[in-house]
Amino acid sequence: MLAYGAARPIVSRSVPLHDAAGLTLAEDLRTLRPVPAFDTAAMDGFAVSGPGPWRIRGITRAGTAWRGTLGAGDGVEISTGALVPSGAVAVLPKELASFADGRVRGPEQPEGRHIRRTGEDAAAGDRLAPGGTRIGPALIGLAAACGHDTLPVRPRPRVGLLVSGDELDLSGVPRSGRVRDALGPLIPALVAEIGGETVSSRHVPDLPAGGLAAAVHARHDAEVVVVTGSTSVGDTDQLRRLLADAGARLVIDTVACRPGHPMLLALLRTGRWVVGLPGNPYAALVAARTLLGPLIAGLSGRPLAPLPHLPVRGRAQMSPGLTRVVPVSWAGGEACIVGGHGAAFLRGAAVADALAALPPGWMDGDPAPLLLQGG
Ligand SMILES: Nc1nc2c(c(=O)[nH]1)N[C@H]1C(S)=C(S)[C@@H](COP(=O)(O)OP(=O)(O)OC[C@H]3O[C@@H](n4cnc5c(N)ncnc54)[C@H](O)[C@@H]3O)O[C@H]1N2
Ligand code: MOO
Repeated sequence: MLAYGAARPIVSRSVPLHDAAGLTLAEDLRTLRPVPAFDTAAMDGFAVSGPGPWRIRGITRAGTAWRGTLGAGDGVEISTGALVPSGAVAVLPKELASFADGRVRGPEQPEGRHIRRTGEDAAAGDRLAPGGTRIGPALIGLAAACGHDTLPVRPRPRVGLLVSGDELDLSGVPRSGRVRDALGPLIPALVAEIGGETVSSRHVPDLPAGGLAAAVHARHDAEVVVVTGSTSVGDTDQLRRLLADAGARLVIDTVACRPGHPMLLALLRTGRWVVGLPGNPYAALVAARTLLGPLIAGLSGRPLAPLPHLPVRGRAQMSPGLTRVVPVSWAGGEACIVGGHGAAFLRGAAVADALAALPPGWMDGDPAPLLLQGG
């Protein structure tokens, strides 16, 4: 919540519909015309006026208009989506009609049957979606149907990633005593999932000292710099020190949860955000979902998604006063804790549907809020 509330939405711009998927609507979407824009046939058949049988006066297809007016006993053959001619009171579906002697017969249809009336879904100017909505396929289709070619959007917040640690091997099986970098690949995938975009990624060794400070202060075409590792109190953990030296404002300085407690959020004097994620991979994932996620939502101008609460079953090691975050999978109306969630181990999270934030004092079967993965 703190990270969300601290962020100001980034400046909006207009993009073509085909570039808008996944972005956030910056203003309310309103329809430029009534929906539907004209009285429309909802069935293939005959638009008819008065009681039958009906004399067929012509044919009207979707996209073309039959310009005449129907009087009682008149009809036109009509296709789904075509403009219903004036004077027509209903559409008789083809399956119910029989045709002989230039006349159509069929059961009488109540007035308005199978006609979608002008503006029955929305009047011109109606708000169809509020600013802050995440733009999905349906919203893009709706915008097009209402006559829009572009949408006002907040672009994806940009992230510059700095992966710190001398011990990291960046590919393959790590050599003896070394650790394979898991976060260089993990964080961009997660950033994309939560609505951001990783525009650069760099490995920064701990030595020479000062390298991380230089990397944090380097020019980034990004609103957010994410640093992994270096958040703790070891000799090589430089992040807190360099932020203090830079006069950065610490908005979040550790969180009362396990794992992930050393996470931090700071605002540099330049206005750029720095997010510190612990080096342990599962701890980093927890911190990214709970802190980076809300920050990206705030920068995007999106409301925070409400968290579903479900009873959670299983065993977790609780510590007094601390929230424990565990991976869970669905089991009917409950969530079940998935094993393999030590701070450095991603096995549980890799197959889980959500992360559950077990509040202090949680016991097997108590409800907890869930952070969905993959959404
Ligand atoms: N004296 C204390 N020591 C530690 C504390 C503490 O409170 N007092 N907290 C522990 C906790 S909890 C965590 S989490 C870690 C956080 O450490 P850092 O953020 O400073 O990260 P590092 O020390 O660089 O690394 C920790 C651990 O993670 C491995 N790591 C780092 N980066 C990656 C990566 N990209 N991919 C895979 N693994 C990575 C690293 O090798 C270490 O094993 O501090 C504890 N210590
Ligand atoms: O809390 Mo640390 O973040 O356990 O791994």
